[in-house]
Amino acid sequence: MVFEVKNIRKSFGETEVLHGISFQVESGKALGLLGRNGAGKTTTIRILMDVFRANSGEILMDGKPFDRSKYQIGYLPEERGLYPKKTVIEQMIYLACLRGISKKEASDNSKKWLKRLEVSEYENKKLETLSKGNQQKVQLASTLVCNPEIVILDEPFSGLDPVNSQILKDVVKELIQQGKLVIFSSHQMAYVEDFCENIAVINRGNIVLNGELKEIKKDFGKGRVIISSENYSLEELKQKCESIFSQMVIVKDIKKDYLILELKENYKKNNLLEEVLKTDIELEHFGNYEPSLNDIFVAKAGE
Ligand SMILES: Nc1ncnc2c1ncn2[C@@H]1O[C@H](COP(=O)(O)OP(=O)(O)OP(=O)(O)O)[C@@H](O)[C@H]1O
Repeated sequence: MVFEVKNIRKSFGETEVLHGISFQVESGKALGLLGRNGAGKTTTIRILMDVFRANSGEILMDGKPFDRSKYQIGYLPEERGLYPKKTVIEQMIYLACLRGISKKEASDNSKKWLKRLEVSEYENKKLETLSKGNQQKVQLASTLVCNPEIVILDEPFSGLDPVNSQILKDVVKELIQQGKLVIFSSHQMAYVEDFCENIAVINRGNIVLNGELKEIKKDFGKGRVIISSENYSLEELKQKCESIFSQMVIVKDIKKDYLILELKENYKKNNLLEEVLKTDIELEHFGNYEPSLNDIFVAKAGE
């Protein structure tokens, strides 16, 4: 399945908040939908879920208008919405039945997911008596109880401790391996790097970056090298680079363990290395700069 969002625009009153959002997601792959607070992620997801309509644009599945009634969609909204006074199992079965699953299957699936997420012991407890993290796991189990082909997760890791985050990480990886189409919105870049082959970054209602994460990283790191030395601090090394190699490079950033240098036009990594080796700098690190998603995000969305 190929799911396509094409040129979506959305206004609230006079104010347009989405100015033509486009991206694509395939089965068996996850798309990381990223953006700063207020960028437009939740609004985009709500349009996909038909919570409200876009003013213009198209949503397509395999090239045809997307008919939500034909697909099981598991949506974990940012604002959680379960029934505090009902028991865990009662509401899971109820929600699954609402989505067209038989009572028997709903019960079996609920038990399966509660077990997988290690919250079986709370099956017959009222939701309000569970801790925040365990409520979050029940919400996730409820999202998956209908065997969805499309899974949309908005900040699924919020409130989870590291052990529970690992359980959830494994579950999301399994969903992707099983060929589900996953849209994953999060501010936690490490998770996005872990799961998502593709990303779409929204900034103030516009897509500012979209494509394969591997390619985006390669492109962003192009022409940049990292360097650190055994015998100079990073600050001293920065000054050296700016005085000795200023024709070849610009110092772009000082990280915790190394400097990031940008090579000027016509210079290659090896040219720089030759010059460095002529000095008294004893190299510790020297190599291609591999940017983290965090670095890319800050550069693209952090103006
Ligand atoms: N129902 C609404 N009425 C008016 N404005 C809205 C409504 N919903 C969202 N907005 C506005 O649309 C813009 C995008 O909001 P949205 O919730 O989609 O951002 P987000 O990227 O999900 O942010 P966050 O990461 O903080 O959850 C914001 O300026 C917000 O104030």
